[in-house]
Amino acid sequence: MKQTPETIVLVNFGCEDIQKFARSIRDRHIYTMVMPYTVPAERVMEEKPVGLILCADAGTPERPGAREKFEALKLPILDLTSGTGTGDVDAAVAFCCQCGCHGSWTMEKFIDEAVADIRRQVGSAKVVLGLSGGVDSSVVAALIHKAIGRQLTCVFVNHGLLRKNEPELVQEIFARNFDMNLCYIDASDRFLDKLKGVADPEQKRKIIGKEFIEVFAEAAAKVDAPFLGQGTIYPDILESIPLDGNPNGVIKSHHNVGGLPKNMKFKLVEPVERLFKDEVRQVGRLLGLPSELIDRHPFPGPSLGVRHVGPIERDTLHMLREADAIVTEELTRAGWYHKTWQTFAIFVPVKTVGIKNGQRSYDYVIAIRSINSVDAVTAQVVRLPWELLETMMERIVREVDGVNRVVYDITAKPPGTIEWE
Ligand SMILES: Nc1ncnc2c1ncn2[C@@H]1O[C@H](COP(=O)(O)OP(=O)(O)OP(=O)(O)O)[C@@H](O)[C@H]1O
Repeated sequence: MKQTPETIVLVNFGCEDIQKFARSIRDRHIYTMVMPYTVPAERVMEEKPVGLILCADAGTPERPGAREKFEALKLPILDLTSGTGTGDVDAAVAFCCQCGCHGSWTMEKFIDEAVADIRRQVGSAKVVLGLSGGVDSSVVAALIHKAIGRQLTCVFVNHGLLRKNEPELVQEIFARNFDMNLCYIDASDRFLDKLKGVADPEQKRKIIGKEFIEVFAEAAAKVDAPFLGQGTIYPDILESIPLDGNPNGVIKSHHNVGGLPKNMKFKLVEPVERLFKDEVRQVGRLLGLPSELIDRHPFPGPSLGVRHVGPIERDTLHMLREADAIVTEELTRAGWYHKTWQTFAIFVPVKTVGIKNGQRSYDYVIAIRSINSVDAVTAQVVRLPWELLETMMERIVREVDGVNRVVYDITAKPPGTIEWE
């Protein structure tokens, strides 16, 4: 059983910012969970809460009969259903203190408890984990490693769509910081051969996903582990529960993060499933993961595959990888990396006429996209300094063979999406 500190359950009667609200209370070291108003009372009590906060935005329609079951629990209740605003955090914290919360929820304590839980769950068995080099799986790797050391094997698959120097970077960071079994599989040829000539974005994603499962399953079979580590985080779970949907789904149902098929018969180890993203980052920092891994921009699973429009060829993929590296390098040099949510290059399979080295050229286009967002649901275009964009453009056309034109994507989300595919 998970050991958690005093828990406050936020019951969602229709509050759009409930995750943010829960997060703000957690910032005061009080552990909160979010459940929809449809949750069965027994499910609430499983978490042994010391108090309930009922949340709703102003103007949310009444849910007749919905609150009685919470009142019947005889727990202290703070009613914010006439409108839960971020300004209510202080009131909520005062209420939590009255309920006996000591403000003892810290990431240090979380780590101690998670380590104990993993040891209890896994015993002397082996665990296999897909390591992508992204924040979530890296932090989970560090956490499981702290708990069970060499019983953990991480499998890092190079699908040929990784960023420049990524395979070296990930392996080097893990070798430097942890005495870990890390199995690196270079399957790039396998992926790129299958992707040859495929232009349809959905088809590309499917091929990458299917191939990933096969490569991962082959590697995992060699380890002979009954447990699979996954980087599921709390928003993954919360977002999979519709407010008026099946209440039994609370906590227990969530998407199969890596898209690994159920028939793989693994038992799951998901030590950060109750943490928000920035808490996951804090845990990573405390476990010694460097900022170059922890504070990275979000990166899609199919990686450069969804930033290369049209059929992926090795030479055009190389152009994208080089251009992407230049964009990141210049962004970092100018001090803008941490001021944007995501900034990246896209390969556009259109040839235009230009002049390169005094000669007529007929080469491809690279687009640059830079956006800010709080939740990836909507996004605003970042007005990067013109000089910075010019530096990126000059380097790309000079250093990347096959590219003679750079454009800046000024489309917000909506109507655009963050990625092009
Ligand atoms: N190249 C890879 N090699 C091994 N495992 C991978 C790879 N890419 C993805 N995975 C696994 O699949 C999971 C889901 O991938 P996805 O790209 O959706 O990342 P995520 O949930 O944002 O997590 P992360 O931050 O770790 O990338 C990852 O957490 C990881 O366990």
